[in-house]
Amino acid sequence: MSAKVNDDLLTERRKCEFNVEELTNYLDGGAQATQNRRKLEDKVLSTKGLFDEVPEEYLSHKEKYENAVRKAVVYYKAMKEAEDPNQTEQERANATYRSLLHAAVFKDNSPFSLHLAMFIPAILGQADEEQKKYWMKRASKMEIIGTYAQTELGHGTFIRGLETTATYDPKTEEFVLHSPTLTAYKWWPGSLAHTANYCVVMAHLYINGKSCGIQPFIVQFRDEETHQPLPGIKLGEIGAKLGFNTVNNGFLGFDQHRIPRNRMLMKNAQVLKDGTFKRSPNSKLTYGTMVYVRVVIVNGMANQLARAVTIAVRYSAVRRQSELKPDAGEPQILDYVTQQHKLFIGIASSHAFTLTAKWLTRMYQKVTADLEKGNLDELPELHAIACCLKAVTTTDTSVLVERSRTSCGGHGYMLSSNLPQIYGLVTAACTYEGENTVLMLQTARSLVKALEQAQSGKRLSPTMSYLSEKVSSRLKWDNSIDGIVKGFRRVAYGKVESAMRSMRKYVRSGLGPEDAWNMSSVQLVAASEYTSISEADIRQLQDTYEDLLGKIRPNAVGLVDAFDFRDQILNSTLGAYDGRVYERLMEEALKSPLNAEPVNQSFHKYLKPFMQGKL
Ligand SMILES: CCCCCCCCCC/C=C\CCCCCCCC(=O)SCCNC(=O)CCNC(=O)[C@H](O)C(C)(C)COP(=O)(O)OP(=O)(O)OC[C@H]1O[C@@H](n2cnc3c(N)ncnc32)[C@H](O)[C@@H]1OP(=O)(O)O
Ligand SMILES: Cc1cc2nc3c(=O)[nH]c(=O)nc-3n(C[C@H](O)[C@H](O)[C@H](O)COP(=O)(O)OP(=O)(O)OC[C@H]3O[C@@H](n4cnc5c(N)ncnc54)[C@H](O)[C@@H]3O)c2cc1C
Repeated sequence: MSAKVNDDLLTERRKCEFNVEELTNYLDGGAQATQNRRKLEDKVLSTKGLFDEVPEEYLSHKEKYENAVRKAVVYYKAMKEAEDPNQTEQERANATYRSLLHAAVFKDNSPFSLHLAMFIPAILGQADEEQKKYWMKRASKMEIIGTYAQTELGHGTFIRGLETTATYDPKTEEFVLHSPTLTAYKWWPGSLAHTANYCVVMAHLYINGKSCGIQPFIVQFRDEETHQPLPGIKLGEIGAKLGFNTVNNGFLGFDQHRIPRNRMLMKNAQVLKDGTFKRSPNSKLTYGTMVYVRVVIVNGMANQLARAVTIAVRYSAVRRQSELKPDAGEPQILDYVTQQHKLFIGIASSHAFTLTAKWLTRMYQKVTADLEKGNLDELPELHAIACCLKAVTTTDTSVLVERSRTSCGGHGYMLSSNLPQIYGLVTAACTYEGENTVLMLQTARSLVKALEQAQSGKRLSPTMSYLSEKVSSRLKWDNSIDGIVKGFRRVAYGKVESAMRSMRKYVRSGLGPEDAWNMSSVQLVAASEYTSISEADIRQLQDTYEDLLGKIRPNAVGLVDAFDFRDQILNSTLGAYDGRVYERLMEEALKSPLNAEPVNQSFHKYLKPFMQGKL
């Protein structure tokens, strides 16, 4: 018999003014997609051995990893078996697009994450047809487990500064991989330490002493039978982190390690047997995997933010605290307008990121199709947009997840709420796949170029077209959506123009272009991410805003119910559908090993002699 649902949550669900299932269907891309997703989740989550006997937080660092590998093999097999052979690729993608299925199994991400998130995309994007056929067969069947090894101990952002070398030996038709310094060691790749046995390595190619730029190589680094590191390979784990502690991030050093010529992924650039180098049509095509993952991250942020606000809004409907009016009893904390302000922006942002992710994915698919036909025209715009949206969505999601945590008081600080772990996952995305400041400066580079083109009368790409609108600075905008958008476009224009004026001022003062750029870089980042509107209009919008909060209030629980996260995926004492918060907090507390006995052995060993002055 299912447990009794909290009365306040029942009331909230009765108050909801819209059809929750309809919104769920919309988010999934239709009723059939919702059914497919639920069917997949039912199948996979009914698999034995997927969940922890002891809560992960009470395991050692090593036990956490070993337990995660145990679950990863069960999970991956269950996912494979659950695949419906009659489904189209698109239906399958839709079913997983919104599902955070892996989050029900791994609070801190899977040791297989990089195999799916980067190793496979790197092969798909960087291998020639023959290589793709061979490696995809092995990788998709998990005969091998891979990762993506680009970052080094000494370099993450500046890819052109990577020190790992790949020197071509025409006599043996091999590449010799080498880490000339400690800082050249690959450092950070997920799964690298003890899980994977292959990786795509980004290394500096040299032929006859000449630099041929950074190229991708597929490298085996562990024996497939014994899992021992191969000769000339130094491997290890980089240590405990804020989160991602079951992703097995590692380090790898090469000592004159030889690989066959056909291990350089040769879709874009090629090395012939005699050492002839055939250059890529655009050297940045090598960076294509990063563009893909930045696109995927935007959707990942939408889902993680939705999960956090679901937990916080349901808890805020159950938690009663303080006194709003004398003798009126303790209100639900969701009735405080400050609580609504903290949480409703998170609901709206998750929907905004979902729609943005869909739009960006379509743009990525179009540009990738064009690249296949040799048309690189829209690659720069895709790069700029992917950088901006990855940076903005990860920054905003980190802020809003942390705000969801702090809006739940002390219970939000409990690991059993799962809000700290969700924060650990999303805040990592501000750094990986391109640190956010660095990516915003990439976008700024495109914005400055676009404004210069606009000022010389050239046509701009659709996403930059606001820079060519001669919008009057005396524009008055109203509270309509159109008015607000016009206002934002006007201010965004002003930010880019102001940054450019600043750079020109520095150049006139005698600084070189690079120093002028650096001196203006705070404004350049603001131009890429930040749009604010002038003081007078904030007051007008504020009234509208507070009025909107009141309109959302009766529907808040319905809005998060529509995300349709089952309890196992929320994995939270505060966010379960039935709202039995206090019983769950106690149930989880009693699982602490410290509660196995009333007096801990440290009393007799340390406390008692200490208090009796015998230590
Ligand atoms: C994903 C599928 C999921 C399936 C299932 C999921 C499974 C479970 C869940 C998974 C959960 C978690 C997964 C975790 C994933 C973690 C992955 C993390 C991996 C990494 O971090 S990999 C390493 C990432 N590193 C970076 O991003 C480095 C960032 N640095 C750069 O990109 C570059 O150095 C730079 C900052 C762009 C500067 O490069 P450079 O100095 O060479 O370039 P310039 O600034 O001089 O510009 C030159 C010119 O080139 C253009 N350009 C630069 N980059 C690109 C690009 N990528 N594409 C196209 N064009 C580019 C730039 O615009 C300039 O053009 P211009 O001269 O102005 O015309
Ligand atoms: C959880 C996690 C997982 C990861 N997984 C992988 C992986 O699987 N594979 C992989 O290859 N890498 C991985 N990384 C590494 C990640 O890609 C790098 O950390 C990231 O690219 C930043 O590089 P860095 O750490 O060397 O910082 P640096 O590049 O040293 O930058 C440090 C700081 O310097 C400033 N800075 C640097 N350059 C500029 C600039 N041009 N302009 C202005 N400011 C600048 C920024 O503030 C930046 O934060 C992972 C990282 C994390 C945190």
